[in-house]
Amino acid sequence: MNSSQPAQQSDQPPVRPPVQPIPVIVLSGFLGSGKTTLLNHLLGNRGGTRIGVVVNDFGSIEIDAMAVAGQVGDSMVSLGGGCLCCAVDGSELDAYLEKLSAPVHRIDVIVIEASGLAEPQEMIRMLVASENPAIRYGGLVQVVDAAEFDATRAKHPETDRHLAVADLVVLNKTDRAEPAALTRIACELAALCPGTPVVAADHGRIDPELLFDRRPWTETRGQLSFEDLISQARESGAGEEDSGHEDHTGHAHTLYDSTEFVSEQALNPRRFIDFLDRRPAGLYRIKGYVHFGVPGHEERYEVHAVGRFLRFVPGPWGRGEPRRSQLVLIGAGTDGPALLGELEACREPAPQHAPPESMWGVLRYVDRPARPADEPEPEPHEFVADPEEP
Ligand SMILES: Nc1nc2c(ncn2[C@@H]2O[C@H](COP(=O)(O)OP(=O)(O)OP(=O)(O)O)[C@@H](O)[C@H]2O)c(=O)[nH]1
Repeated sequence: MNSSQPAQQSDQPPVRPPVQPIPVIVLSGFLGSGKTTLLNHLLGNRGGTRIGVVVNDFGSIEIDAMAVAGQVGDSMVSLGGGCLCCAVDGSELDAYLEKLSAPVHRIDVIVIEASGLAEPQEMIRMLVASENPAIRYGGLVQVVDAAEFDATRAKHPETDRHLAVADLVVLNKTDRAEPAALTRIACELAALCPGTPVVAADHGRIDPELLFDRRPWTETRGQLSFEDLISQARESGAGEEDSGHEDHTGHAHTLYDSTEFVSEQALNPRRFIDFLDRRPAGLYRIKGYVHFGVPGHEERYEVHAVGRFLRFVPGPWGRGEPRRSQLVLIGAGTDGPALLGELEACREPAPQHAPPESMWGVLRYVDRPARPADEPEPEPHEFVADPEEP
């Protein structure tokens, strides 16, 4: 990508939203724990979200079910509705991430299914150190086989190390374990990865919203608007079905509560970080925008949390966009009014007097600034319609 290219000459330059790096989520877990099953579930329930997938082989991905649209090239497959899938070994990962993150594909999120024997720390290190400005590390999801938990830990002590760096743990195969065993495992997980949310599932059926924002099927391009986030949260919170394209049988939507918070006033960065640091383990996902209004930091801060993983992405406000904070909080068993009360307490009536160092806590979680909307595009065809789009 070359951001120093001159802008294309045009009388009426199109208004473009800021381009944000694509989150890359690592899906890890011991052999047979259910990673591919979970990935298939995500692919089948992604709404209009465009998912880039990196797997070790295509064997177990339900490519047929996804209606393959055609080969994109090399070992990449374009799946109907906007998924891309590629099969790689470790050494090729960088190259494939570069391909998947090419603007022409308009991918919203990339999921890497790590091999059952992979060290997720290595992958995280590689992603964090990546010089590809189009991607950012988006968190580690560790899949645990409830039926094999003890045996796996006994044979593979490294499992504990993997759990310690997880942002979200999926306790899978709950259908194969007794309730008492599940309770004991949940306690052991709480000790192994304190504060990390643990989501119970069978056949990997978790709410995809825990990992990424699901676009409505009708939306095929552009950035996800906050209205979309709100409407998606409403859909999942109310357990309503989407447009009929998806089979929601057995989905976990109804298990999750969603809480919306809007503030016309700025939020105090220290109090907000304190709120995030203390967020309950059942609060799996937070997304939205925050206005801090601290001198020198008046940008819009997109906030993105998956489990314990937290990222802020600063970017410009849209023209005429009101300076306000808007958040959607999704969790299980969370106390909505209490969360709202805590967020109310983060309001800051005089942000202009806040010292710049009050932003340090936030800046710890900033990867890199988003490219401003008025900077030249890296590629001329970024928003060209996809001929494969239905
Ligand atoms: N009973 C039960 N079986 C499951 C569940 N999840 C996955 N399985 C089965 O477990 C087996 C392994 O699942 P995969 O999704 O292939 O596991 P994986 O982690 O991708 O496996 P590797 O790629 O070998 O590491 C398959 O036969 C799945 O159908 C579950 O929740 N309950």
